[in-house]
Amino acid sequence: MLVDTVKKYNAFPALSLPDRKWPQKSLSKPPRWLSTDLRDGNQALVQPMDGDAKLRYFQSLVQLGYKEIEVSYPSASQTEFDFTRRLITTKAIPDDVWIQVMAPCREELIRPTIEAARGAKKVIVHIHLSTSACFREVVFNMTERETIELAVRCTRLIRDLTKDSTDPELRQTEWTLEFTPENFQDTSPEFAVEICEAVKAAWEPTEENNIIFNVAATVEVAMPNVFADQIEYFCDHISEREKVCVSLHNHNDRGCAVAATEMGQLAGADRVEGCLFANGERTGNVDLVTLAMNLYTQGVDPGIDFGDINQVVDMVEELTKIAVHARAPYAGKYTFCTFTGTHQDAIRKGYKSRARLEEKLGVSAKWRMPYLPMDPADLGRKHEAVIRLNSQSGKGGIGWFVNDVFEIDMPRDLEIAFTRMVKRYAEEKSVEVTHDIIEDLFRSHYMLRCPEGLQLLRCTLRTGKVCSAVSNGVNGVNGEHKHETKGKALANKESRSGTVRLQAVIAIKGIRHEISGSGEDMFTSLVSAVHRLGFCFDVLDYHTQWQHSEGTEHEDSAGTTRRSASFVKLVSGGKISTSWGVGIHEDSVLASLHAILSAAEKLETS
Ligand SMILES: CC(=O)SCCNC(=O)CCNC(=O)[C@H](O)C(C)(C)COP(=O)(O)OP(=O)(O)OC[C@H]1O[C@@H](n2cnc3c(N)ncnc32)[C@H](O)[C@@H]1OP(=O)(O)O
Ligand SMILES: CC(C)C(=O)C(=O)O
Repeated sequence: MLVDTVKKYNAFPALSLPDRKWPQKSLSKPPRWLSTDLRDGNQALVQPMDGDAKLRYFQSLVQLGYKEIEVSYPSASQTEFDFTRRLITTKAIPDDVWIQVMAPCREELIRPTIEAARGAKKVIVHIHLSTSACFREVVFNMTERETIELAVRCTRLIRDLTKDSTDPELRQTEWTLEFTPENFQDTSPEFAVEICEAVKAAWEPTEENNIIFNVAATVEVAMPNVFADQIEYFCDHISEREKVCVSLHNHNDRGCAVAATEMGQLAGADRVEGCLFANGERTGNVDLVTLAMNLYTQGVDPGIDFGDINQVVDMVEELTKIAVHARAPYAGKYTFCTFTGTHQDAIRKGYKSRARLEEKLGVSAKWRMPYLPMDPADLGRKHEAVIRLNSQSGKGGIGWFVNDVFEIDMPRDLEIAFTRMVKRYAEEKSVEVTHDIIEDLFRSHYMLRCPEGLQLLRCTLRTGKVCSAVSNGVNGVNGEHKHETKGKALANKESRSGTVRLQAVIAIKGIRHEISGSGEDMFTSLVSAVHRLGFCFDVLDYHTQWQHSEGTEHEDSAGTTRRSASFVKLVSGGKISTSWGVGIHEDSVLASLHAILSAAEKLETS
């Protein structure tokens, strides 16, 4: 690279516009959109699309809500011409959709372009001509005067062939003209206005049917604020503004196409041309998805529906053979996804706080979420795509996965211990940690190796004076058993009312054990019973939770499943090692028993 870059490159001469108004404005409505995927996007592909592919793409664009679609450059190839005819003859164009066909300012190419559009209901004929000094001098060797004359000649020709035609079929079409002074950004603003005035006078637009001036950044050569000044200048100086639609067509050479297009709209432009996911020449056209979603997330309906963004990505990738970047705004595979611990923690807290707020309000709340500028669900993105785990993750994300798999919220201490283990695993194996891995690690470290091997055949719980034995009538526990199943609530109540005595018959791997114990609640009575089985430990921590999930097999009268989750932290008799145990069961006694035995088993083998 050069050190003295000024020897090769000049700074772009900015326009002096001291009274500019656009910085004070904001966007409160969508522009008129034109998709040029089937023209600018298509002409930039290694293998341009065939007729069938273009038809599928066209139908998707219509479905998304586009009302103006540049369908072809009919003079470019037979495929382009035939595709345009096919759309018209098969009546594939909805009545409210304008098709746009494009040609250079060459008479022999304009004629077939209009022939291709014959019979369509609404057609925009788009001609382009280079107006920038560089292009005029290097490519065309034409003066400004000669350039204006050519543009006017072509406009008159199009007028003769379309709205002034004597051919009754051609007269039935509603025709509009679009003229692109190319590259507008690099054209003197005075000359851009002058040539557009000449074209407008030749076409004679009306307030009902505007002429479109497509003031393109064919090649992006300056900052977005410079572009906005140019657009404001053009909008202020073009006459009969009410008969003119100012259209933007930004390429992304400096990576600023979205910003330039948004600022261009602030500066007065009415219409935007671009492609889905920024396909197009060189660095691409402006990305229509980003522009639409940028409006959406400011509370402005873009009029285009990206509610199933994955399907749009699949369609575009298949037909263009270009992958949408994994970090593309709104649409990338990783766009809403975080691997990072602190981000995951914030997002998890965000979702919890949102759920609490919505429960309180009884209606959907405004979106306010750390790290997620919009709700991925609005794009049809599932929450699973939000959090992914690797060695950079933390307890927020790992707790989220455990909740996905087991529908439990781990106590903080357990979450910290499990997170350490998962991170070590991810680092040692150099892998992404999937839901399956989380399930395996969690089960093998905290749950009974063979939970089906433990059965509660009978169980009676008695409190001091009152017998509180009640059957919960839940399937899945063999044998007759009578016991209260209100978890912590019962435990608290019982601890106030005196000693709880537990008598039960359990089977471990088919071998019957009669156990009994007493304590201040169900849990402590169970602990004392397990001690009598020969296990030696102390309880350091104990938590219990009820899960409710709808529509599964073990339903209560309200149609929801109730399962109890018990978390127990034990320390070995010699106070050497500790271990967590977790039990999840429809029966709260069994859940606690699973947790205690699982932790005790781990202590014995550690
Ligand atoms: C910025 C943009 O993307 S504009 C859209 C451009 N799209 C395309 O070019 C895709 C389709 N194009 C094609 O298929 C071909 O280029 C065609 C059919 C248009 C023309 O093909 P050819 O006649 O072989 O010409 P070629 O492709 O070399 O184009 C260059 C010629 O067109 C002229 N030309 C280029 N742009 C224009 C224009 N806007 N108006 C008039 N003439 C033009 C050039 O000056 C050159 O003329 P010359 O041969 O007298 O020197
Ligand atoms: C609108 C046309 C001329 C175009 O593709 C461009 O300027 O990039």
